[in-house]
Amino acid sequence: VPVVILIVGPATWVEKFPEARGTRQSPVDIVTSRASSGGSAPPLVWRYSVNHPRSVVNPGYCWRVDENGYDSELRGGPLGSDVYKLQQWHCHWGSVNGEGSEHTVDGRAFSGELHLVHWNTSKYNSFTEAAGQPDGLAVLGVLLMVGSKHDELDKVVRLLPYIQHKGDKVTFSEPLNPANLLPKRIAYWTYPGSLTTPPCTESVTWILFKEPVQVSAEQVRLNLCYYVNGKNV
Ligand SMILES: NS(=O)(=O)c1ccc(NC(=O)NCCO)cc1
Ligand SMILES: [Zn+2]
Repeated sequence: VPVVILIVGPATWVEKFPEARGTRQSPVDIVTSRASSGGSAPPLVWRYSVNHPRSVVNPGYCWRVDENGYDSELRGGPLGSDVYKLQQWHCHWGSVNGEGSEHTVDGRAFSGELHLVHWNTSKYNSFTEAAGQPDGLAVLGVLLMVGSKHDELDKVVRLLPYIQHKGDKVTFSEPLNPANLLPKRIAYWTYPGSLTTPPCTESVTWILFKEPVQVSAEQVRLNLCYYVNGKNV
């Protein structure tokens, strides 16, 4: 019986998205022994607005929270003198607990990974424009591990039952501070990379925090039952 191998994953992305063949593709495995210790980079500084309506969207993979253009700032660290603004944040989960993160650290995967996507407002006029530039985007990556319940993240997780199908969107105005999604210790690895999904554009300065953040097993399960490997189930 002829075996038909349907390749729909990253291996086929290069056909449609030539960027995926590039030299600064993400995600990567962080080999901690090869990371150079932080030079004299200035501190990374962020400020987010808390009391504004946000919408949780089901884009067909994972879930995404749109900041709807409200004000925010990310600057310093590897970002030079440019100021970046939070556009959206989203989560990547795996189908098997402990294998959901995109980045790995010394070959180890985590249960999930949160991405806070910012764009360079000092140089560009829109997210879409910035998304095509080598210094256009900065993404804060937060590794998620199973542990205690994450109260801030729960403000989104509890809404997932209402966006079970691709394109579903629910708006909420409960105050939420994206800064509360970040770990206590803000040590990070940084490298020039790309979007981790098509079009895989090489426009991302990655800033991956070293300290994982804990989410409860129930929160992972809720995410998994809605997004197994990015597919709603
Ligand atoms: N996972 S990731 O690298 O943070 C990422 C962020 C945004 C996108 N795409 C995106 O925002 N597209 C909207 C229009 O450009 C894809 C991947
Ligand atoms: Zn992502």
